Amino acid sequence: MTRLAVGPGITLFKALAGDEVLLAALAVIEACPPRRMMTPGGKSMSVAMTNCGPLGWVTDRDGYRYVAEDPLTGEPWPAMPAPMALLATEAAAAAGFPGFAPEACLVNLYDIESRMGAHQDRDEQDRAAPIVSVSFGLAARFRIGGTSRGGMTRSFLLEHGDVLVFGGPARLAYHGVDRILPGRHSALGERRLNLTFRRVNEAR
Ligand SMILES: O=C(O)CCC(=O)C(=O)O
Ligand SMILES: [Fe+2]
Repeated sequence: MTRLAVGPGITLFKALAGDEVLLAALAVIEACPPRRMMTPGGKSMSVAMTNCGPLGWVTDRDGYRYVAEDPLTGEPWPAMPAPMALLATEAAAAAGFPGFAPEACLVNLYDIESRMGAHQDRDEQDRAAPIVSVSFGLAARFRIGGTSRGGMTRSFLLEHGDVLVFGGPARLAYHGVDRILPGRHSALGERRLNLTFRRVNEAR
């Protein structure tokens, strides 16, 4: 496993996540299928999303927020599988953020055409906790900049098994996915699966 310091508060662990986590994530998308949510402005997102854990991130005409129940079914989101939570906690600790206890895992399913525009993850109260992002399947060109829009950015590939942690000075860094690299993955086909683990409420 290679650990790369991408920038202040940004650490990339190459090929850290293994099959146990992938299988757990596949069970989550089976139980609660990803769907293309609507932005507050009324556009359909190109990434299909679902969640696991006590809270899940949603967007619709009423805005972005965390909710305990899937709006499609009224049921709680699937529980966060232990191997997923453990990986997130261990990666956060290895990146300098001990005690990370994720409350939400947003599951993003990309196809070849999907992208995610530059944004900040700012719907969480707890800004001391990092964001932990795990990628499987097709590679993505990921871009991350500073805490204001339009500054210098850097881009790199997120490949199968990669775990990216951003927090501290990078907690509110603008980031997004420029594009998915074409290909075919043995388990995911022409898709990319990304898991982002978040602490929503302040832990202490
Ligand atoms: O798919 C990715 O690598 C990034 C996902 C992301 O930024 C998000 O879900 O907020
Ligand atoms: Fe994000």
